Amino acid sequence: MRYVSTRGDAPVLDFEDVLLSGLARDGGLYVPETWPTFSAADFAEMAGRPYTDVATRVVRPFAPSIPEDDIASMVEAAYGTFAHPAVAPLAQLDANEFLLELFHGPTLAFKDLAMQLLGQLFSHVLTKRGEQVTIVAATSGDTGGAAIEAFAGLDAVNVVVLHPKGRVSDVQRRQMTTVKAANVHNIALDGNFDDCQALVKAMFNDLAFRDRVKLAAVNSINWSRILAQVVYYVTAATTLGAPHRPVSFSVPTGNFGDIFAGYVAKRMGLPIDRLVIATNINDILDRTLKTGAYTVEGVTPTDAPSMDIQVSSNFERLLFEVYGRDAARVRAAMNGLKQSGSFTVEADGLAAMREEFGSARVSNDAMHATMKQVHETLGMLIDPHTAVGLAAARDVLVSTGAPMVTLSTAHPAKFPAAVEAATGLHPALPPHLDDLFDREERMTALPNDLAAVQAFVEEKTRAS
Ligand SMILES: Cc1ncc(COP(=O)(O)O)c(C=O)c1O
Ligand SMILES: N[C@@H](CCOP(=O)(O)O)C(=O)O
Repeated sequence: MRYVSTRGDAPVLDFEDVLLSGLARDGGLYVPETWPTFSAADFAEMAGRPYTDVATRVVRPFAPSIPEDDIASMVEAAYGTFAHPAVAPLAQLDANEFLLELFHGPTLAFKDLAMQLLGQLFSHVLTKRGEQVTIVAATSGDTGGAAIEAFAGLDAVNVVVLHPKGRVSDVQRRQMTTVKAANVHNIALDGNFDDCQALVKAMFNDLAFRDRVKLAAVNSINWSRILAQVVYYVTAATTLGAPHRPVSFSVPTGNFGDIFAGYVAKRMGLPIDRLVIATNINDILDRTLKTGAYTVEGVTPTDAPSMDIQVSSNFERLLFEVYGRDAARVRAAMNGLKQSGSFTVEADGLAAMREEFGSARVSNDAMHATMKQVHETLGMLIDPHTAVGLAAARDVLVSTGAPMVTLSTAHPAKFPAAVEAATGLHPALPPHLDDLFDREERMTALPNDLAAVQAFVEEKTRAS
């Protein structure tokens, strides 16, 4: 299995190099040269199997250089610490309405499902090669905590996380800034998530810097993040009757990584009916699907802060697919984005997207009303991001009769203020985070300035 860049002008790599390289050297994103597929019989075999077995089967064709036994051990180590034995259990809300609970990992968000495995994969490959890397990650709240949890204390890795100052919840910030490991460094950036992500990409595009600090990524620009997220689409769909009946998913969306993993699962043969892009009022993806115009507007802070994103990285991977893998068309779109903050998805691409995806924009009021309704009718607390997904699922009525699974991407206790405002209840943190608010914080405030951030990263890299 080899990997190619969406912009067509970077070296073709194998899995292990893709794992360590993050953004392609031409600024594009890596995708597999072809999509491996599973047959209906394969999916039938996976139904009801432990999460770890399914993960091993899904990862294997994408990483042929890693022996199956090693993948299996890494998968066991990655998911062994999850608080629920099913790892990603389903909760039924109504006859055809389900939540896929992706918050049973150590940092209480879906990012743990991928990041715990990435921690294992990085360790495996870096140990084999005797190499070290510097991970620089941008976060709107959850990726950073999950990355720090997965990589803290690893000798071969330095981790620098940029979060937008004042724009993540107190729980999210403390999950990052109270970790004492010497290889963990937090930057509170004077800007929004898009600024943090733009700085990370600029560091990758500065090839001399990138090589000097041995830059690596664990945001969803890294292909292996997407790969690990494919697994729960398979476990959920096969639990609900796939391959014998199709299933739909509604996905609270920001950087388009999670929902792109659903698209990959479908390309691998999983019978997915509709994929619903659920956005909050930072609705660039909903607008794009409706109008074809991908136009970046300002980011507005909401009570679902992890989705306060406008420049949605993985949309580039989808463009590559719907344009028939024509890298020149992707390059033209991305140049438009860089020069004018906008591009238009051409008619054939838009039609192909609409074949697979529905979308909805969920207001702050609708998000709160959904948290309240779920609590009142089912006695359940859901987090604001999950509420966006659920409201969108209900908005994009799918008449095919396929079960609709909303991805429940975070634990309500990560966003206590919003949950309490909607339901009157203060969600408690689980015991391992009981003393989170007593721990000492450590972070460095920096301006939105590439040179300042690069200097910080170099200093931390030299010191390690
Ligand atoms: C809780 C939560 N829900 C949804 C999302 C959106 O996921 P994606 O960026 O993969 O679209 C994020 C962040 O990415 C998140 O942290
Ligand atoms: N919502 C994310 C933003 C980064 O997304 P990623 O999937 O590209 O890592 C976060 O919580 O940090």
